[in-house]
Amino acid sequence: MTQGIRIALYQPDIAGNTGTILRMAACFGLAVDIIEPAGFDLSDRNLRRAGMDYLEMAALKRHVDFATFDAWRISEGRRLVLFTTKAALPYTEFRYADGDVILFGRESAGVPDHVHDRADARLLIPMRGGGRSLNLALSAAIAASEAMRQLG
Ligand SMILES: C[S@@+](CC[C@H](N)C(=O)[O-])C[C@H]1O[C@@H](n2cnc3c(N)ncnc32)[C@H](O)[C@@H]1O
Repeated sequence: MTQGIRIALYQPDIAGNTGTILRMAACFGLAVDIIEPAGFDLSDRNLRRAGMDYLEMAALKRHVDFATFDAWRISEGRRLVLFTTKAALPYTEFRYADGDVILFGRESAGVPDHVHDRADARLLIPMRGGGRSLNLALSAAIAASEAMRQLG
């Protein structure tokens, strides 16, 4: 039986990004983990605008904090794959596996060091044009596409 890959968001603070990711995840059949506290609540107007009726289709699990999320993830036997601008390994050179949880940092600050240290892998989306980082929802779409391409 397959577990499926999941998208996890660490303390997201822009509702529209989370709505966009929930819509994508619903369309692709992926589950989403939100690690609280988020900077908005699920009734947020911008979340609803970006997620539309796809929010009702989304397989969403909320975790009260990172420690709770991490304990749950380990109990499920899932690897933690962090996307971060601080990584060296390009995301296309990593072998994704069924059950992987693909984690993204918050828009304002990424993830703290203790979360970075918990990851089984840390991956970079190379940006040859420069710039500090990509938008969170775009990063999640790029990552999900590659993981799904590999896993079929
Ligand atoms: C807007 S970025 C966060 C920027 C934040 N100032 C930082 O230093 O991490 C939000 C999240 O998108 C993902 N991300 C954005 N650009 C990325 C890249 N080039 N490679 C890997 N992950 C990226 C990371 O998960 C990041 O934490």
